[in-house]
Amino acid sequence: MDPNLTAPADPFAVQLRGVWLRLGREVILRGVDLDLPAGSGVTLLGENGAGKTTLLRLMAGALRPTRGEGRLFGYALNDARAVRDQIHLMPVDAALYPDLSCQENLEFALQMYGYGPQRRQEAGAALRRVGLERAAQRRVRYLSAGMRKRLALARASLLACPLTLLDEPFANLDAAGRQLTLELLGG
Ligand SMILES: Nc1ncnc2c1ncn2[C@@H]1O[C@H](COP(=O)(O)OP(=O)(O)OP(=O)(O)O)[C@@H](O)[C@H]1O
Repeated sequence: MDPNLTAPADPFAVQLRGVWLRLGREVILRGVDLDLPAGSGVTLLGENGAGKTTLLRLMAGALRPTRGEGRLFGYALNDARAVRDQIHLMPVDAALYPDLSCQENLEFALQMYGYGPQRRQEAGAALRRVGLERAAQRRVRYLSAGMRKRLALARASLLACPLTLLDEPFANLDAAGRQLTLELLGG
């Protein structure tokens, strides 16, 4: 382990050192160094195909660096349990279950993060916050793209993980939805 990386429980949400990533024949990330202080909000900008989604997936533990190393709140990035406990990644397609209702999607997410039935009652309030109370029992497959994004935001705010990664958080949202995103996730 690189001694320049600080010890567990340090104030950095993410630290990357010399991270390279190859996917197939293509090298997508070339020597990325990154320090993201805990509690900060950071926007990643870059042209199409630059590697933003890939970098988010790497930080969420879904991809392993080909070379280099990273830490998440001081834990090694390849510590699957730490990553699971600390991170929520909202991917660009929202990753919802189409045959579950809005309410069921939120309850299931809470269950997956180990919350008991008491916490699950908060799903209704979260749906109200994003304007989906009337669609609570509707299956996700019948929602519009913007409604899906709102549901994914409700899930992210409900889980309130130490690190929330949002891929294209404003896509498909109207002006009120974009404002809501900033309010819910502290942008
Ligand atoms: N599973 C994969 N296998 C091979 N190459 C991939 C894979 N996923 C992404 N890539 C390639 O990695 C590069 C970066 O893709 P990525 O989705 O990270 O870009 P991005 O910055 O998020 O782009 P956009 O702004 O268009 O969403 C692209 O050249 C893409 O073709």
